[in-house]
Amino acid sequence: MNILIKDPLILDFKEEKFVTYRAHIMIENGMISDITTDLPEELSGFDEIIQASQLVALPGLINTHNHSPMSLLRSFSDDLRLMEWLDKKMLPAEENMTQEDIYWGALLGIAEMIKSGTTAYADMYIHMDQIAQAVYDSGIRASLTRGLVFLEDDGGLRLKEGIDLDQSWSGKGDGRITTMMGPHAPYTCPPENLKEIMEIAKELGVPIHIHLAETHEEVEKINKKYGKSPTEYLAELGLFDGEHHVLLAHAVHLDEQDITLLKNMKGGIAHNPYSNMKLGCGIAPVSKFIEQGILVGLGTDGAGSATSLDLFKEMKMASGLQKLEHFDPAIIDAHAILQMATVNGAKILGIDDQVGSIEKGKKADIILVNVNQPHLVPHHDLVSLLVYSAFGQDVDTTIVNGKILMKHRQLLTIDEEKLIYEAQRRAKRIVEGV
Ligand SMILES: CSC[C@H]1O[C@@H](n2cnc3c(O)ncnc32)[C@H](O)[C@@H]1O
Ligand SMILES: [Zn+2]
Repeated sequence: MNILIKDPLILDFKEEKFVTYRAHIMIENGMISDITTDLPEELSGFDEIIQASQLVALPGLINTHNHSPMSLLRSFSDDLRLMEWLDKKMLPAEENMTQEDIYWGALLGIAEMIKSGTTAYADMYIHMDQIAQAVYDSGIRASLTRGLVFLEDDGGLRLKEGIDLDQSWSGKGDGRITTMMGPHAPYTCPPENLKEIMEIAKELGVPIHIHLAETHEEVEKINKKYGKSPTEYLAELGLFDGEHHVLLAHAVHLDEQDITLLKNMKGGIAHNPYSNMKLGCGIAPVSKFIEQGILVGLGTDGAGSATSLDLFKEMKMASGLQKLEHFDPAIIDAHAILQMATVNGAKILGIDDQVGSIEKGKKADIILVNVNQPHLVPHHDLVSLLVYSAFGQDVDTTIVNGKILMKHRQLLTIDEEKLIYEAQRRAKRIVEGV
């Protein structure tokens, strides 16, 4: 499919800053084939021409941490502490989910992400074949992880599922699907299991996706059990030696010494500001990470805690939390925040050779935002406008791998009416009795 995005204002990350310029974007076979101010005389070679002079084109946003089927648990259980919320509400509800529920829950999350400008995301959950199928069907890009909890012996079954996920799905969907290995968290993974997973991840050549230091309770628990912080626990196993590509979700409770341990890590941190606020977890030391050269991307976490999967919302929360924490509005600027939601996310997912910026030769993962609306006028500074004033609903068109997944706010690969019907009826059954 050949697409011409005609005359958008392009906002792209070049040489450590976002720059704005007007040009036409040409897409051929999934890739950006040219970015030019000279329109070819013959336009009949394009299957689709998007008139974009009133739109801003930017790299698709990248959600570095999600549990997509938890969209079925949105608004089911609020205002609880993380462990109570997880143990008494989320886990019992997850026990009630069938494989079909997982498919529809993932599709619900994916539909919301596409509609709010996310083109790639990282997912950690169970029944990953169903999620992979939803990713495949919808056209979104994803890095998929079977979450691994070792609180009881399952004879290696879950671990095998994690490996099988890679063997069955890596590279599928024209390369849109990649995988990671997913030890859930320090408090659910003893050292011997973590070591085995690290070896397997190395053999498979895939990153490791793990929750870290989300709550005070976790820090206390690990300290009591191992006499060290959760970060030290993982560091001593060699996770941050630069040999393993690692995606750390949350990283809220790290002191100066812990932060130093991450300095040589490969990969980065998925910062989930609204989930951390909503569950009362704390404020991640994001500006300190950045100061130390540690890569930070943005995630939502599942909609069960995040309430929505809108990365425009997360950009505002990430910015606001740092400004508040440091009593300093200059501690982090809009450029750094947009960088987190785009190019940093691509690096953390290990797909920055393909996506994360609008460049000739890269995969066409592009969103078009309608900035001609009262709340987005005037246009003094487009980066500020997108980070501080825009929301997911302002995304007009979403393109992934050169395929249009949403056009003028209409989903093209997902039947939205059927999705809402399925999600409503399944969600109701899942939470019954929990
Ligand atoms: C075993 S699959 C992943 C597992 O993680 C649970 N989960 C969802 N949100 C969080 C969170 O904020 N911290 C820790 N674990 C979380 C989810 O319910 C799945 O069971
Ligand atoms: Zn999570």
